[in-house]
Amino acid sequence: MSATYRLVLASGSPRRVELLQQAGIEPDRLIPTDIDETPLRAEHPRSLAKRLSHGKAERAFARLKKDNEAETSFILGADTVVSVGRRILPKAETREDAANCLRLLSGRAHRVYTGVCLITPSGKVRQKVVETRVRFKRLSSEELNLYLEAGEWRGKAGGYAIQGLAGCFVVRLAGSYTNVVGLPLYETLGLLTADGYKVHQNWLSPDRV
Ligand SMILES: Cc1cn([C@H]2C[C@H](O)[C@@H](COP(=O)(O)OP(=O)(O)OP(=O)(O)O)O2)c(=O)[nH]c1=O
Repeated sequence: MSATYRLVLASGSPRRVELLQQAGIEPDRLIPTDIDETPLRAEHPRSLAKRLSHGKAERAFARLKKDNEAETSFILGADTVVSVGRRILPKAETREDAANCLRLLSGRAHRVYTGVCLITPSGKVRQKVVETRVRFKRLSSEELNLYLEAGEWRGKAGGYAIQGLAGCFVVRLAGSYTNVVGLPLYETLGLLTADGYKVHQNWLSPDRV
């Protein structure tokens, strides 16, 4: 079935592309979106991740409709939100943002939610929000300053990237690791498979890992 269907990722995130590639899936098209990611008043982080992943997929769907490609595409949108309690941490754009996030995360547990939204070729919307709990060690001021200097926090929810140096801060993780990086593979493949996309078609290609 999926031979005639395309997979469109409503994202500009290289991490999400790499995660799909890790699962043997090469997106046919990337449509980065620029939706407003500001949380609503008192919005729960889980609801925010759900709303934004839907918004990203919808935006890409509208674009594909214009190009007459919506009926041949599976569209995936995702959004990752980091929270401490109900407090939603920003996507760090400045060193100060990142410093504030990391001071909050130091020595504590936090939650990472990724919302995944799939729009099928027939226009059905399927959604999931996956939660991972992560505990960081207490960060010394030297560690914090070096991490900030290294710059890996830029554009990352909560001001860190677990797939990089911040992997050294993780004392405990409960749940999906790929969810923290930006796309929970088990659940995403579950959504795709349930709707008939053949996710395993490239697993035997000779140049894997
Ligand atoms: C917590 C964490 C987040 N991140 C990244 C994943 C996301 O790219 C980013 C969260 O921002 P998002 O708004 O989810 O995604 P994005 O703006 O980067 O990409 P797009 O909207 O185009 O899909 O933070 C990591 O790479 N590693 C981590 O450990």
